[in-house]
Amino acid sequence: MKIAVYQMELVPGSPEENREKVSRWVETQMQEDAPDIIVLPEMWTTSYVLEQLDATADESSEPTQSYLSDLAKKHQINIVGGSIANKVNGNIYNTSLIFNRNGELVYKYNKIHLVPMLNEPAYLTGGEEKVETFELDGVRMGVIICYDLRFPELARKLALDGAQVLFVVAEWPKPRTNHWVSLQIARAIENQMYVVSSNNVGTLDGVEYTGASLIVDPWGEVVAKGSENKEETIKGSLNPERVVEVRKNVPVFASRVPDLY
Ligand SMILES: O=C(O)CCC(=O)C(=O)O
Repeated sequence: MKIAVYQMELVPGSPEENREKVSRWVETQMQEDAPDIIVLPEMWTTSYVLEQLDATADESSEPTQSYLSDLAKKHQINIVGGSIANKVNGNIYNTSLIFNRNGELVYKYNKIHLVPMLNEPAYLTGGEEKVETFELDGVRMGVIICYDLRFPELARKLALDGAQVLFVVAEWPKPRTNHWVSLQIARAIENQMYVVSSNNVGTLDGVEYTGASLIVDPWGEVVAKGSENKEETIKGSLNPERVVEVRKNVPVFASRVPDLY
């Protein structure tokens, strides 16, 4: 299962330009070594221009939901569609959309944990639904968004529900790069699953975003890592049998005693 992660430099406040960028990037990927799954970063249509979100957010995920669905169908690829600002009944959610090769929306997730350091609760509404897994090409997976990475309970719940791959879509700032990298490796090791992340690059309102998008295997080895300052594509492949092998060698899930904690 081949993965291509778009470590994207976003055009702030311009969904149309960002959708065009993604279309061009996907065309290039298909001409090279066509991936099975592509991954986009958090809030990739608008970036973090929170004061403008009322004007730039999608309404009930449109038009980006239709755009990504058409893109998946056209290229017959699975899409982990990062996340978008998504207005529903006047509330703006940070919503991740996942599509299979037929362009069907297989999962929609609203970011649960809003970031106090970025004053997100003043502009966004946190998700109210439980996280769930989804399936792409017969493999069970999960997705979380940025700050969610700091809450190990989410990844553990998804692993217990059968996820073998965890996607983390993010706009993670540079000053906390060591947390970004270490937490992903920890999630991979403790849950014995692949962790695949897409983070953006570039600077907005004085905040530099760190890139360093990762593919970490279930043993905690970093198999691919983006640079910390430029737009690029991170590629790797996932082998679900590796998850089974690691879980057999170190049987963490069989050793749990959840009644005691
Ligand atoms: O947790 C962090 O340090 C960064 C979180 C963040 O930037 C986000 O969730 O958008």
